[in-house]
Amino acid sequence: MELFKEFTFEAAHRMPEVPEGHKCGRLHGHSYRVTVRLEGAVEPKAGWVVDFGEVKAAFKPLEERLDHHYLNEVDGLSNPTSENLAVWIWDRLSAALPTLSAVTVRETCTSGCTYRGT
Ligand SMILES: Nc1nc2c(c(=O)[nH]1)N=C([C@H](O)[C@H](O)COP(=O)(O)OP(=O)(O)OP(=O)(O)O)CN2
Ligand SMILES: [Zn+2]
Repeated sequence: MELFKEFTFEAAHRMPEVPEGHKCGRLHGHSYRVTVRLEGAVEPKAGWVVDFGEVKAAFKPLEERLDHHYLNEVDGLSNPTSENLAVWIWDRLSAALPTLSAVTVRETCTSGCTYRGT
């Protein structure tokens, strides 16, 4: 069984590595959407894989570091692409959520990426 929990946060960023004149080199912001997926067997007594509340609690400290922050200044996010942000989130969630199977980051309605640990 796979379950998911969605989170949103607002943040600013700029892309430091894009060519001169690229629109993403300028400071701008997104309403980010993050989907955290976990895979595992349904525990018969509880009737669930993991309590959604446990997923929420594990994400909370990350949300505090990301929401309404300038991502380029967050430790480990000097180049805050969706890809780097998905890996950053995975690296900080996987210890607390050992059945983590995917982290999806959406920057806009039409753009995002999914990281599955490789
Ligand atoms: N592979 C990646 N490409 C881009 C990233 C990224 O993180 N990974 N990021 C950006 C910018 O942050 C940009 O704000 C979002 O990109 P884009 O989809 O081009 O944004 P638009 O609002 O212009 O999208 P449309 O829906 O096409 O109008 C750029 N590239
Ligand atoms: Zn952007």
